[in-house]
Amino acid sequence: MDIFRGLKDYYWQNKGLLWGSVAGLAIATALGLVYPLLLKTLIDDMIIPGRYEGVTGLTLLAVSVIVVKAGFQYVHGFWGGRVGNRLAYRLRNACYEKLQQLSFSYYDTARTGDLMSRLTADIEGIRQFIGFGFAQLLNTGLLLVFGFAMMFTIDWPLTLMTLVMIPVLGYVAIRFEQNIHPVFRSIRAAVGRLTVRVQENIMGVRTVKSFAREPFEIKKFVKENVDYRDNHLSLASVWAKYFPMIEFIANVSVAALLLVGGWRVIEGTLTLGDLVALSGMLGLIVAPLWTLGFQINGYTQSKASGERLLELLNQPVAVKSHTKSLVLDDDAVQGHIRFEDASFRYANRDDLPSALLGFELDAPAGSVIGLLGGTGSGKSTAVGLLLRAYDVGEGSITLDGIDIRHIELQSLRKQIGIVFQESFLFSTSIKENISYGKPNATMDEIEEAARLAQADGFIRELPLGYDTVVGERGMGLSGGQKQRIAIARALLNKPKILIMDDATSALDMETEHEIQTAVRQVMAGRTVFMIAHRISTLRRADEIIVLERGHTIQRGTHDKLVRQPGLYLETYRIQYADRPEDLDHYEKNADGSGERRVSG
Ligand SMILES: Nc1ncnc2c1ncn2[C@@H]1O[C@H](COP(=O)(O)OP(=O)(O)OP(=O)(O)O)[C@@H](O)[C@H]1O
Repeated sequence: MDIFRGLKDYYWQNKGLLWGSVAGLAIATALGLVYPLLLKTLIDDMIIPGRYEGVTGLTLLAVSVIVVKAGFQYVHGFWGGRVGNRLAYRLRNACYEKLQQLSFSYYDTARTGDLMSRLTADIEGIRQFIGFGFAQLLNTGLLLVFGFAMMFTIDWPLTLMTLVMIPVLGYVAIRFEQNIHPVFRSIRAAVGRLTVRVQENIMGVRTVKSFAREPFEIKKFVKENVDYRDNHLSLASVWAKYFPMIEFIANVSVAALLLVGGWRVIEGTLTLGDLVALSGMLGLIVAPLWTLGFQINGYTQSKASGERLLELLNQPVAVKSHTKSLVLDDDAVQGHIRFEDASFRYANRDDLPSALLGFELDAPAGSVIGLLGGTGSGKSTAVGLLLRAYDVGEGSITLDGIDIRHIELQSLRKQIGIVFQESFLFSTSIKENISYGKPNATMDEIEEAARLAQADGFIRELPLGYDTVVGERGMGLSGGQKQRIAIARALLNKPKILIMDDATSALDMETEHEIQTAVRQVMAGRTVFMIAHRISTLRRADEIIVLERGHTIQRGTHDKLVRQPGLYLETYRIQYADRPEDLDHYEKNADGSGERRVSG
């Protein structure tokens, strides 16, 4: 019940409709119990004494009962449907909002397919139960009370005899619930895993095909599918065991009633009408008891689903704004960044040493900071900390002297433009992709940003230009084209701080050089963090920091670093030592003849 209490906020505001729907069903069921009484009157008061004049009135009464009953059934269906759908709507919104709030760390381990199944199948389970299943379960309880009360008024000894079976039925139903709940829990988890497989396979289809790993992927899928099938087989076994048992017990009481009741009619201590009414009522009570299995089924399914939804909804948010966080005045922000002895270790990687250790940096507004280092050396971690993707473990980071943990998260991130290593584009038009961070941007602003990112040219060559839909639903773009759109997206806002995390790696040097010139122009007086593996990208930075396994091993300008032994000089030698003139080549002459990696 804790689970439904946990979800109360999502359905309790419609409690009127909920109880209305329950009452509608209860009244409809109670009216159903009138039929056996009408039958009793027909037999005992009309057929046996031969007084047929009341039959028409009785028939009219039966028809009226049918009409009123249908009306109440409609109330139950209509209101129940409303409660269920409103609940599902609210839950979907709440889950989606929660997904927006959750920090980067949550997504480090979350699986897309699993989350998708929570937002679809699990919500559907809850919708069905709260909308209908709950009323039906309650109705079964009410039917037992009403039905047996009415039976008591007809003949209490016979009623008592049939009642003996009820505790047995209750016991079996509880055992059934206990057995079926874990099965449903593992079915829900198996659905999640199956969805993850399919989703990952579709996302990674190019990798799968290029490595010819289709058979392996099929094997992986089949494994999950076997698991899913086996779970369903266990479910079928539980059903197979309990359903006949429930039906048997329920029918034992009907048989006992017919035996003892029939004997008493022959004896003359019970009227035929009473026996017909009693067996009719017992039939009405037994029918929903038979479906008790289905109802418990719905209850346990939705309990398992509710557990998974609450797990998501109650997930703590690692990085969030505090109540007294400062909202920055956009115009007043300078962009002076300081890292003071900043260290960080990924929570999900206890096995690894800190990803960043004692990181120190003073980047005055207007400076360009370069970060160089081998893969996994901590470059992306450093800029991720600035974005508050994660909060520093030790030390601090300040923006214009204010600890960024005291700044409202949205307000901080608004100051930062970032181009990630992998450029993600939404499946919408190029125009909307570029203006993602500034939805009210004018077409002129969008085109200007695209020009600065060297993207305007190729966009215009596309059949629909800026209206071309890209991403999953649209055109495929090359890695370099995607990067340029991502750069345009970051530049459009003219952020106070720009982070380019290996953002030009897929571009040829000529295009990269042009983008760099544009970035310098747009970002004059603003702060730029440039992560790159190419010396040519970093050499004009005011300070270059060389990282190795989270430690800063060198720092200084290009001119200083090429004069001292170390990783920077080694990288420089590998890339340019035999042709140092190439470094200046693109500065002077952008028509390109040195190193060219034409992939954009
Ligand atoms: N989300 C994450 N969860 C756990 N560990 C992570 C995560 N991101 C990075 N790491 C680990 O932290 C360390 C630093 O990674 P980081 O991404 O900062 O390196 P990098 O210098 O940017 O590398 P690259 O040049 O390959 O992008 C690595 O050991 C990496 O495995």
